[in-house]
Amino acid sequence: MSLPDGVERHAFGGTTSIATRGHPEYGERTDGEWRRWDPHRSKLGAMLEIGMETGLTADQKALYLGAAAGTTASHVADFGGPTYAVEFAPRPTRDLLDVAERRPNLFPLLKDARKPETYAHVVEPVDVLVQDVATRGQGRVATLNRQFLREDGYLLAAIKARSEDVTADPEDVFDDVVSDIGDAYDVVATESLAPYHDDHLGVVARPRR
Ligand SMILES: C[S@@+](CC[C@H](N)C(=O)[O-])C[C@H]1O[C@@H](n2cnc3c(N)ncnc32)[C@H](O)[C@@H]1O
Repeated sequence: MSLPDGVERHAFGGTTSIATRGHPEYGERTDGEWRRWDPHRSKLGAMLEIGMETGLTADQKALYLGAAAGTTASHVADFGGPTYAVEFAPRPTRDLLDVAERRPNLFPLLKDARKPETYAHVVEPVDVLVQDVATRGQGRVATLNRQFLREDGYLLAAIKARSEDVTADPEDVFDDVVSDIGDAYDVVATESLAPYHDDHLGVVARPRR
């Protein structure tokens, strides 16, 4: 597995895990300046932990969709460059503001990821688009936000089957969502995020030229 500079495997007591350096935010284990990037709490962490090639780099600009209280966005900002974090629910955004207070490169946006026109004036072209919105229409959210991604960038999406249809077979849901993503991207890898997250699919895709 190739990890970006600033993300390392680190021992926390009996557990070896990926980790970044920064202020702890969600009760994760720490060792000196290192904080565990808990793959059980973070789908992007799970994608890294299971060895998906993400294209993440230390100098990247990132747009993060579905930031919630900033659990994963905090790690992305720990090792990366400017990180725009979109979240539409006010309650988690309040916590996200505290996380951003400690990270000058993390920019919270209280916005709806289905309405990219409402933040297009703020967000510069990015190298990586991370998506974890857990809402219906996850493929469409990815295609709507393709406009922010540089030609050589990466989409890293965590697809939650139950957010599309609680009764459908997750594999059928994944096929549909990946097909929707394929409208604007070339999908290069998909992996189940089990055992860290049941019924979630990790997707790596490149914008279609
Ligand atoms: C599974 S949680 C994200 C967890 C987060 N990515 C992390 O790892 O820390 C999904 C989040 O997406 C947000 N969300 C869902 N639909 C959204 C939308 N259309 N625009 C912005 N945020 C959305 C939800 O409010 C929720 O906070």
